[in-house]
Amino acid sequence: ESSPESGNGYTLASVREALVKQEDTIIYGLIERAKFPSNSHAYDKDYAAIKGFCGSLVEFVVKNTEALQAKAGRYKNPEENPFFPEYLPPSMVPSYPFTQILHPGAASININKSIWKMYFQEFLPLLATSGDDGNYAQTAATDLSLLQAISRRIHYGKFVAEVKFRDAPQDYEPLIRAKDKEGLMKLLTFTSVEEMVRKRVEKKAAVFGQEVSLNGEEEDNQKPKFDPSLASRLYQKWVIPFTKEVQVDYLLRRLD
Ligand SMILES: O=C(O)C(=O)C[C@]1(C(=O)O)C=C[C@@H](O)C=C1
Repeated sequence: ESSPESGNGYTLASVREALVKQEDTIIYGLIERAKFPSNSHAYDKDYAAIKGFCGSLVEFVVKNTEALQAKAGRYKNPEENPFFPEYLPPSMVPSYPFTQILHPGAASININKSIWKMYFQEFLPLLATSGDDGNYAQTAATDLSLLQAISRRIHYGKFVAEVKFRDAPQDYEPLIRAKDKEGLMKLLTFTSVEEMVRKRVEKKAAVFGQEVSLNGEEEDNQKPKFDPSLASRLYQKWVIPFTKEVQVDYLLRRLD
């Protein structure tokens, strides 16, 4: 039951359930980041001028936070992928026997550089209203927890792909041997599931982002905490495509 070769209870339904729960974390993250204005100084290398550190304040916060979390064992969990793997100290805590269901090739898949670029260059300008309130460290902390949630969701594609492979190795193996990326992409795609995900995410964003008051009349006039359509846009344009990219990358290594 618990050998690395067995399914360890992972099924397509259970990995999809995990993805649904992670939607909540991403939406809470959006709400938290949207509380701050753009605070562009946090992303400006020249503004930060931190002694002995070359980079923006957000890079400073992320690198140092990841280093601390690495020491505390965060990246021992195969669901976690750091943004700056080259700066990480080893874990200092006793190791936990995480269920190993992934092929060892999974460890070399990390698309956080693309996620980072997408987040700061394309997504954040849509989410944050322009302005500066000086809360750069707090803003960077919300960026990091949102980035971690998005990254965890996208890299969970490794687990999704593993389950799909185990369910139908006869369908996947010829495509993997032929390195047929397009064929793999087609085989792992479920358009109706994607549509459901996008709709649910937008609905959750509308519900979680609602202002709550005790006077029923006021609620209708309250502005939401962020535009719910942004959540489904994030998923449609980036989260789902990146999750699929991870699945293809994983499958290509699956028979090594
Ligand atoms: O649920 C799946 O089968 C997944 O692979 C996840 C996901 C997604 O990212 O939400 C990606 C590809 C599928 O087309 C449907 C949904």
